[in-house]
Amino acid sequence: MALSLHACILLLKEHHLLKSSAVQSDLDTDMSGIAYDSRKVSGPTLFFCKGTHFRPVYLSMAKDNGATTYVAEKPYVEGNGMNALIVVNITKAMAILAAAFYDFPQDDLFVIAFTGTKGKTTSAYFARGILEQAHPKHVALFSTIDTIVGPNPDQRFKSDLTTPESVDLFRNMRAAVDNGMTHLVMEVSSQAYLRNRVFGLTYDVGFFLNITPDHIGPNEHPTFANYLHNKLQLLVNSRKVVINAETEHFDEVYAAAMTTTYPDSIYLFASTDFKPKRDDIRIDCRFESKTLSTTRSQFQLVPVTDKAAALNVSGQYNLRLIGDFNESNATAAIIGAGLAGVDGAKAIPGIANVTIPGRMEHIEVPGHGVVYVDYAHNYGGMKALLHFLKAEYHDPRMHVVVGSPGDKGVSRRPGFAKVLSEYATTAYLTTDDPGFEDPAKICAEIDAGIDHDKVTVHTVLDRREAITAAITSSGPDDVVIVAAKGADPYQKVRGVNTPWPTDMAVVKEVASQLAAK
Ligand SMILES: CC(=O)N[C@H]1[C@@H](OP(=O)(O)OP(=O)(O)OC[C@H]2O[C@@H](n3ccc(=O)[nH]c3=O)[C@H](O)[C@@H]2O)O[C@H](CO)[C@@H](O)[C@@H]1O[C@H](C)C(=O)N[C@@H](C)C(=O)N[C@H](CCC(=O)O)C(=O)O
Ligand SMILES: Nc1ncnc2c1ncn2[C@@H]1O[C@H](COP(=O)(O)OP(=O)(O)OP(=O)(O)O)[C@@H](O)[C@H]1O
Repeated sequence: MALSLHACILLLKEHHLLKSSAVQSDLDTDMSGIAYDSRKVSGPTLFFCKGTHFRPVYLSMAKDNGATTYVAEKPYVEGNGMNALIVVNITKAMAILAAAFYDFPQDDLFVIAFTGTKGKTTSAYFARGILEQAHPKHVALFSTIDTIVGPNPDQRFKSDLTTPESVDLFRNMRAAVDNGMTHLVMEVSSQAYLRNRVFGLTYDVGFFLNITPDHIGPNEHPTFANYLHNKLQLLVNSRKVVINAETEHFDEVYAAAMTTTYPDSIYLFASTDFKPKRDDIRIDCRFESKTLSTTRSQFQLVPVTDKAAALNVSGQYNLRLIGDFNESNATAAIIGAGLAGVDGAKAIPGIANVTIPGRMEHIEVPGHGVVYVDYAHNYGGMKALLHFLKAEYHDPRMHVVVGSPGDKGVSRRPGFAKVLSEYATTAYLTTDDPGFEDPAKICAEIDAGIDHDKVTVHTVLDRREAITAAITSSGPDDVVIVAAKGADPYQKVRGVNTPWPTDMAVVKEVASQLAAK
């Protein structure tokens, strides 16, 4: 891969991003590398000076490692002798140049993108499960958990971010294309739009699943309005759009889709008993729960409009991943697969066995009830989870082990307090990715909002001890919920990913200790 200095200048001008340039070399000079991290520069590279913690010394390091051109929002003396491209917006410039450097790999992929406060990962795994049934070993995945760029085990790795920085995103897309992938299912976070990681990218199908307040705080979105605004960007960057008609803020979501998408390319879905608040919209696809239990979920997908019927995805679907909310996630994924040309005959077996690490994993602990490990990590997700378990286990005593991360998502703390007060018998407040904050202080903030007349609260900072205490003191008909961390194999503490065996591994250890007694 390579990009010439001349091409960079033309692209930046075309997008009205170039403020000025200082050219030191021949315009036809090619750059064979692209990087925003000086530690990853090797040879003639296009280097981006970006980030809250960017330091000019990184540019010196990049230059020492061979970078020939830098892109920045202002000139740096450390870049003297290099070509300088000074731009209006560094992250937009990075996305535009990264797509060109990797030769627009999105043009060779059918790209399905999910946004929503909850259900992105789940819907993405469901969609990939179906597409893989139709196109085995040809479906890439960019999710919060895994990144899959090819069919071989070494082409699958853990993700750092839900949606990576543009340079990484387009590099992964290029790898996917070169590895023979024809489809890509990806999650798009609101941060991705806020930080222009997907600037200029158009999806074949874009999904809006739902929105509830989350990711609002100093390092994320300043306000809910900003969070919503960024999420809506996915709709105006998709050729076809699928919307959960039951989402909060439907009017704004639908209006965003209608701004740029022809109505025939907008699909709305909802459960059978949902009644839209307005007369001018028609639901295209309904789903009706048939069997919903703690072991299986079966639902019927019913196309209502002609355009939905044309997708050929009507039928009865089984899920291993339980939870009523997962029927909604599955419906989205099935419509997406239909829009990619896959019919129900492939979708039914494709989705049936999908499981996701850290989502609704559960085991029975004899004498101590059932223990769930789930990634529910804000008010909306936790409410959906506890509501489902309360109904399925007939109003059991529920003991919840939960913590809230440091440095981000501060709105989760009062959210947890509220949902625990609504559903929990006992809360074990504990450590979950405290970052640079004191976990005791985070727990105290959650505790402050809990109604102590309804919930018994224990603060047990050691997560292993918290899980052990919750399971040990739980009765045979109780439910223990170890929430919010899913299958994370680490605790983020002061900038270090400290190994953590995963919640389910600890639950199993405790279960075997109890069995041995
Ligand atoms: C707030 C945010 O999104 N920050 C991301 C962003 O940071 P940044 O641009 O400010 O960069 P920085 O960390 O200040 O570092 C400065 C720059 O110096 C460079 N550097 C650094 C050291 C060095 O020796 N040489 C060098 O060149 C770095 O590569 C970087 O480009 O770019 C970094 C990569 O360069 C990301 O790791 C970082 O994500 C942080 C860790 C993060 O936690 N982000 C979260 C909020 C996030 O994006 N989450 C969403 C999911 C939200 C949801 O669930 O909806 C996601 O998509 O994952
Ligand atoms: N449609 C939904 N509505 C409400 N809650 C949901 C829904 N789907 C999943 N959840 C809950 O949210 C948790 C996280 O689900 P998932 O990982 O699919 O969401 P996500 O959007 O990828 O989350 P994040 O962006 O925070 O990583 C699940 O473990 C479940 O408890």
